[in-house]
Amino acid sequence: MPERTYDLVIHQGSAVLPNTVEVTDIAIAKGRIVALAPNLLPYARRVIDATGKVVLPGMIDVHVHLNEPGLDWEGFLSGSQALAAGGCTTFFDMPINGVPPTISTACLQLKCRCARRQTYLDYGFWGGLVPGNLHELRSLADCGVVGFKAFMSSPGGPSAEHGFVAADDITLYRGMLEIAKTGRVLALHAESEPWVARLAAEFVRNGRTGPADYAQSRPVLAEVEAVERALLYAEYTGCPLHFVHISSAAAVARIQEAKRRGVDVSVETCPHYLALTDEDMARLGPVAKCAPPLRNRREQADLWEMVLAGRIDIIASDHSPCPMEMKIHDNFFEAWGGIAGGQSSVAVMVEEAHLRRGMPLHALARLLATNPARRFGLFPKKGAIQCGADADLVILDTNRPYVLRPEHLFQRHPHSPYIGRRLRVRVEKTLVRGQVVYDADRVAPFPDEPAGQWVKPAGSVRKEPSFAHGS
Ligand SMILES: NC(=O)NC(NC(N)=O)C(=O)[O-]
Ligand SMILES: [Zn+2]
Ligand SMILES: [Zn+2]
Repeated sequence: MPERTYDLVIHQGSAVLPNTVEVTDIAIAKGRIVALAPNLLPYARRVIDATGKVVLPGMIDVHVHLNEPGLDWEGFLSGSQALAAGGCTTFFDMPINGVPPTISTACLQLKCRCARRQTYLDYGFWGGLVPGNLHELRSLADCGVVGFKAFMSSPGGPSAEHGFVAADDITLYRGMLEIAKTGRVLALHAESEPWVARLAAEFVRNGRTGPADYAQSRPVLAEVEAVERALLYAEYTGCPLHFVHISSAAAVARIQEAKRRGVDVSVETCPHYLALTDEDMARLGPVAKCAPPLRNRREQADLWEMVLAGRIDIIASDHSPCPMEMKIHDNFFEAWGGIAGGQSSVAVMVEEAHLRRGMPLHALARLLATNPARRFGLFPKKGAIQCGADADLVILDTNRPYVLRPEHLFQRHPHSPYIGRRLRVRVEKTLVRGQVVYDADRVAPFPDEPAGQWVKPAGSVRKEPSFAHGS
């Protein structure tokens, strides 16, 4: 064996590098990428042949709800298996829907105990900002939460009785002042509570409880109003902001203007706003219910323009699962609001953005991996295929079309709005720090022992040019 040897070589895949796609060998040693060059096979202890396949940096999904401890709605084991099978290599678990929610260091400790040795992927945790927990924020930051999450509209769900309710304006403002001191980011569910609560109450009172009524009860205006209010507070407090699951181009435009004013803000949207519309929600029913709701074709086209123009920073799944029965309601307002599509983000986005709309793969990789890593302090350790980075990779086969079926899903409750969808992008293998954590072609697709690690932001989140001054 020559003196220079690699633990593993991913051979001859189309590797999606930071600014280009190149057919090359990827050499891995001790969990990290150590060489990108042709003809590295002679130095390999093990080889994965990726000829004809695409090799992306693994998705860093910054927005998932695995709902542990306390609920059987998902869990770290099934949730991380589903995300691994979907080409994700790191995820951030949201503070809401678990019982108790992550609004104190004691709750964070419980969360960590659940995740340890149960999680196939690397993971981070969001802390929560809620009325009455401002005194917890500093210690949560010191414990290594990636940032904080607050709702401007009522989140509902089981966490409400454990303190996770919407942040009123004063809580939001004072919370931003505290969070600004920690150097972390505040992520916001931006919908105006006065608007959505009043319209929902009116529609339900008038017996208007179908999918279209639900969509009309959460108009784009409710999102834009909340975004503008939060941006105003961010300008006053200097708190870095991240808007989660933005559904409208109008909101993106406001965020873009704020970036140009120097506000440190990033914006996320989800595959479901780009691949599905309100017509799909009417056809599929509550399995496609989320908040903000799926929008109409015009709104979706405008949002795509924002994505393709580089105005969106991050794509995240907002995987928000629940037992099947919570998605079966005649009254749309009573069904659980959350789409459980975490296993389909990479396949849907490569299909829709790259194969259908021609978005370069390296630009898409920025949305799925590089920008999340940069925004939350994991770059350059994670987020790109480059020497020195963790070998967090996903190998895609784009030549074996299939129709997604429930039996393909590894999440605990196999409902998803993508079931029945024809896809050309299949996740073949997912690697975390050079270890195969998912292999589609093996009878047992996951290794015996989950070995995911808790990842914490390196210091505080720096103000990245691409987030602060418009990109
Ligand atoms: N409690 C939730 O999981 N809510 C989530 N559900 C959605 N988006 O429909 C969210 O992110 O707001
Ligand atoms: Zn939300
Ligand atoms: Zn969410």
